[in-house]
Amino acid sequence: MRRSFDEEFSALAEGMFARRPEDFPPGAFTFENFMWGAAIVSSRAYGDDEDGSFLAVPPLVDFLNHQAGALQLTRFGNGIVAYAHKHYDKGEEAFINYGGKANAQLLSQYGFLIDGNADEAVFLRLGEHLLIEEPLADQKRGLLEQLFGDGVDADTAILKLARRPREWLGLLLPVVRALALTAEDEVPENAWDLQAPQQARLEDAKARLAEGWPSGGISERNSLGLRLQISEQELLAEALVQVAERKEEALAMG
Ligand SMILES: C[S@@+](CC[C@H](N)C(=O)[O-])C[C@H]1O[C@@H](n2cnc3c(N)ncnc32)[C@H](O)[C@@H]1O
Repeated sequence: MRRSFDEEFSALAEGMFARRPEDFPPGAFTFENFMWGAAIVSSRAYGDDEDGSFLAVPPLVDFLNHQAGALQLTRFGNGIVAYAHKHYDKGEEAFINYGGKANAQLLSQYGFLIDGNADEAVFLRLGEHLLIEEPLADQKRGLLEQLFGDGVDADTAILKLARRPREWLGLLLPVVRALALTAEDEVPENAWDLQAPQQARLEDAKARLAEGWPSGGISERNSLGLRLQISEQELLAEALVQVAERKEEALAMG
């Protein structure tokens, strides 16, 4: 982050500031002041999408602190509305929600952390934590690009692993399976087919349970294990369907 601020400031200083010193006096347009401005924008500005388009620092609304469970700001036309998620007594501090951010994001953007943050997550970077290696590197890259969609570059993509497995299981498993491919005949035509073995395992667990305890040969402990496996597989299957639907929607929207 610091490096990107350094680079941005150098580009401005060598370009715009150097060309127009009468508009950008060197005494005011220092790196220190630039960093102050960047911190103000990062911690107080509100944008209406992930890219931070149409950023604004809305007066008064920027006094509101973050609390999990409060509501995020809503944009209506040219205005910004902060809705209360509960009744506030006179004098009580009102909160908004800065969005489901992990502690690393909260720390770098706002300078604070939340103990036991329900939105805590780790980020796995392709090319750093997960490597696309031979054999079949080109096929793996193609499958990953299909899984990530939206023109994401497979060599630099980032996977977010949040506390709620539903948010990532459906994508992480096929990605890891794609990276683990070793033989040409294992390469599926469609990357989403890499989820299929889960369905087979679910059917297998159900069949074994149907034959088993208490009448058949498996113990109560094994039966419990199978039940857990089934609910886990069902949860996963549900997550996979949701991810596939989202991908299809994104594709349909071009
Ligand atoms: C948009 S401003 C909120 C108003 C700010 N507290 C003020 O005094 O002007 C965001 C900043 O408030 C602080 N902040 C907001 N929510 C917080 C929280 N839950 N715990 C600690 N600091 C928080 C952080 O310093 C953050 O960068």
